[in-house]
Amino acid sequence: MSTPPTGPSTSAALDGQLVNTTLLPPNIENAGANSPLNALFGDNPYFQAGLGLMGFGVGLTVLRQGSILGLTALRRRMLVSLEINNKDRSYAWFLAWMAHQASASSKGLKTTPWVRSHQLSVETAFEQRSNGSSSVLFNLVAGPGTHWFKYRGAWMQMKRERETRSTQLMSGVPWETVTLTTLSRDRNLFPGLLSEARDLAMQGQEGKLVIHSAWGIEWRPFGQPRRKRPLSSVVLAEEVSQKIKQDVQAFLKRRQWYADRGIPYRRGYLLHGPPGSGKTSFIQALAGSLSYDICLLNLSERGLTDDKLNHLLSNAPERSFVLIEDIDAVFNKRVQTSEDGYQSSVTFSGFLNALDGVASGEERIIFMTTNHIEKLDPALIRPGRVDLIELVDDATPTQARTLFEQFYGGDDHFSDVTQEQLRNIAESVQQLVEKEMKEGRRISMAALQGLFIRNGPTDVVAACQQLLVSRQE
Ligand SMILES: Nc1ncnc2c1ncn2[C@@H]1O[C@H](COP(=O)(O)OP(=O)(O)OP(=O)(O)O)[C@@H](O)[C@H]1O
Repeated sequence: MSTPPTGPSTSAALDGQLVNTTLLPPNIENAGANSPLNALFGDNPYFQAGLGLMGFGVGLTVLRQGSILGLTALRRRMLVSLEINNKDRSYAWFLAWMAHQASASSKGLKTTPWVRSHQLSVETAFEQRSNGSSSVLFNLVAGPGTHWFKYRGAWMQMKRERETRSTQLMSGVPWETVTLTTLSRDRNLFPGLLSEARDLAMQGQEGKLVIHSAWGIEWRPFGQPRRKRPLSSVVLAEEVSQKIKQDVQAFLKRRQWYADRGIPYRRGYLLHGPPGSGKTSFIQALAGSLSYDICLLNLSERGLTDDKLNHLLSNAPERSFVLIEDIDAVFNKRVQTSEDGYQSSVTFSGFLNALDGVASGEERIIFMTTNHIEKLDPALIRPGRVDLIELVDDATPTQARTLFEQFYGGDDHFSDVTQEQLRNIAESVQQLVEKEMKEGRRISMAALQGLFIRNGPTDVVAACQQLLVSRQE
C-alpha cells in the first residue's frame, strides 16, 4: 500500500503578491493518468460527449438567464407601466373610454385612437329614455386578457387581470387591475388619456342625475345617469319649495361658518306628507338643479350593519344628497322590520350614531321622507339630526291648476281646444279642488298627474270629480 504523495508547501512573494504553491513530485501526473478512473472514462467517447453536452446545457442556461435579466433591465429602462385598480373611479372610466374608442374605430373614424379587442366582457346597464321608458344596454368592454391599442401615435399594451382567489370583502366583487404599458418616452400620454376617459364619463352625465346605491360599504352608480327633471315640473306649495331650496342653498354657502365654530358641516331634512305628493320627485329635482347626485340608502337592506351604515354615511360621494325613504317603515317603535318580516342588523341607536357621525369638515346632506311623521321617535328628528321638517301635502287648488297648465298648456296635440277654453278648464279644476278641500276631500298630485295623462283637457273636470269622490269612499 503506497502513501499518497505529498510535497512541502512554500510561500513566495512574486511582484509584491503572496502566492501559495504546492510542490508536487514530478511523477504525480503520471500517477493521475494511470488512475483507475482515467482508465474507465479517459478514453470513453460517450463520457466525453456527455461532458460536452453538459457544458453546452450550462452555457445555454447562463445565456437564457442573462438574456432574461438583460430584457428585464431593458424593459425597466425603456417601458413604463400604469396600474389602475378597480377600487379607483378611473377604472370604470378607462374601460368605458376603451369601449367607446373601439366602437368608434370599428366605424372607421380616423380621428379616434385605434383600438380593437378580441376578448370582450359585457356590462349590462339600464337607460332611461326621455319619454320615461327604459331600455337595456349591453356595453362591450375589453375583457380579462391582453389588448393593444394606439393612442396619439404610441402603442400601448393593456392587460386586464382578475384576481380569482380573493374578492373584495364587503362587496364580493373580484379584485381587478388594468396595467397599461408603453415606451418610457410616451409616459406623458397617461394623464392625457385618463383625462379623456374622465371627460367622456362626465359628458355622459352632463345634464343627468346620477343615483348611487350602497354596495357593501361602497357607493356605486345605480343604472345609467337619468335625465334631470326640471325643478319647476314638481309643483309644491310655493312657500314649501322655496323654503327647502333656500335652506339648502344657504347651507352650501356656509361651509366656513361651520368650520369656524367647529360644528359638523351637515344638515338633515325631513319631508313628510301623504303618498304621491312629490317628496321624492322634489328631492331628485332639487339635486339635479344643484348638480348634485343622489345616494339612495335602504336601511332594510340585507347585510347592512351599524358599522357599514356609519361608513356609508361618512363616505358618501362628493356633491350628493343621501336619501332615506319611508323612514317610519324602517324604524317603527325602534324595531327595524322590512315588509317581508326581515329584520336587518341596523339598530335604532346605530342609526342615530351614524346620523351624528364623527365631527368632520366633510359636507353631508341627508333627506328623509315619511308618510307618518307621528310614528317617528322624537330622538330621530331632534335638531342636529333633522334641521328642517316640511309638510309636502296633497294638491292645493293652485298646485292643481299649475299642474294642469303644465300638462296642457302650449301642446299642439290639443289644438282643437282654444287657449280661452284651456284657461276656463284650469279655472274649473282650481275651483273644484278648492271646494272639495273645504269639505275635507283631497286629491294627491300623483293622482292628478295620472288623470291628466289619461284624459284630454275637456274630460279633466269630470274625471277629477270622480277621483275626489272615490277617494272619499
Ligand atoms: N307635486 C308634484 N308635482 C308634480 N308631479 C308630482 C307631484 N307629486 C307627485 N307627482 C308625481 O307623482 C309621482 C309620485 O311622486 P313621488 O314619488 O315624488 O311622491 P312621494 O310623495 O315621494 O310619494 P311616497 O310618499 O309614496 O314616496 C311621480 O311620477 C311624480 O311625477
